Amino acid sequence: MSTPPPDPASGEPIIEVDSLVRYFGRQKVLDGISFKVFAGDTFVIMGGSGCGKSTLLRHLIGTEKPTSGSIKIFGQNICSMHPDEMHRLRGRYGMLFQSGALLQSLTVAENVALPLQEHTPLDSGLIDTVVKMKLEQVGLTGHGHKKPSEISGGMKKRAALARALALDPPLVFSDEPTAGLDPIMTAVVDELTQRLTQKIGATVVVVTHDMNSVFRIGTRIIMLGTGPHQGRIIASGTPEEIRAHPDAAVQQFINGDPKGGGDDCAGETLYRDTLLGLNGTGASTSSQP
Ligand SMILES: Nc1ncnc2c1ncn2[C@@H]1O[C@H](COP(=O)(O)OP(=O)(O)OP(=O)(O)O)[C@@H](O)[C@H]1O
Repeated sequence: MSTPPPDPASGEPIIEVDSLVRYFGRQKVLDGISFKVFAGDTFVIMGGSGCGKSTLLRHLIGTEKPTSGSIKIFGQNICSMHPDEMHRLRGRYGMLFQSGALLQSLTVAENVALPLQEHTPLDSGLIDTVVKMKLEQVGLTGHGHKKPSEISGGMKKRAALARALALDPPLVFSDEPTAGLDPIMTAVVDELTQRLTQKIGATVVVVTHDMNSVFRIGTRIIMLGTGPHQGRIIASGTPEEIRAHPDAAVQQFINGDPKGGGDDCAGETLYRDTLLGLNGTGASTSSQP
């Protein structure tokens, strides 16, 4: 069900990474990484534990600086950017991170309202309206008044998604968006992310080691190596190219999941469609497995 990747010839890259190297002390964690992400891509960064995925993502969002190499986002080199300029640029990112996604002291609705308060001149009435709309899109109507501690893991991920997409950002970064979720909720969050980012025409960069997610959502994929290939791209291409990749390490990684493929059974499909509001019952169902 993967979407055809955008045609790279159709425009300038949204992200351009060139010869990126990062040392932590004497450890070379990223070793000459180069790639381009084009508008409309869902660009997946995958690889084994410790290969440098999260480190690479932190460089892309500008919270860490490389030892050498360059990163251009929307044509601007973020490695030499002034912090104020970087802050402005971040207003154009949606960020969906596995840890600390929601502020525990705020309600779900207040969390979703945060980027709107920070980056728009909207008054509180309009913000409330946008927040309601965003919560409805992720199937959380009626849950806005709850604290994050009062909702399930899957609902938290959906609330974080609503917050990441509150400003309809053209670029979304996502670190392990489905970590800790069961396969059904993983499919729900993947599909919601796909549906909502496609609706606003966003380009997505996602770090994941969930193989079902990789092939469900990815339009282009890179895999980082470990051991002697630490922090280097050992495979890159479309989902089809990655599936057929001749490197044994790539095949071992993509086939290593003992749970196997991601086909839905009828019950799972029904449950997922209810959450997605695709079965005509609206998107407000919130029951969790
Ligand atoms: N701030 C840091 N200081 C020192 N070493 C670091 C730092 N951040 C990451 N590392 C090291 O860099 C390597 C890559 O870490 P990173 O978290 O990027 O890997 P990952 O691929 O995201 O792993 P996982 O899938 O387990 O989350 C690891 O050896 C880690 O210990």
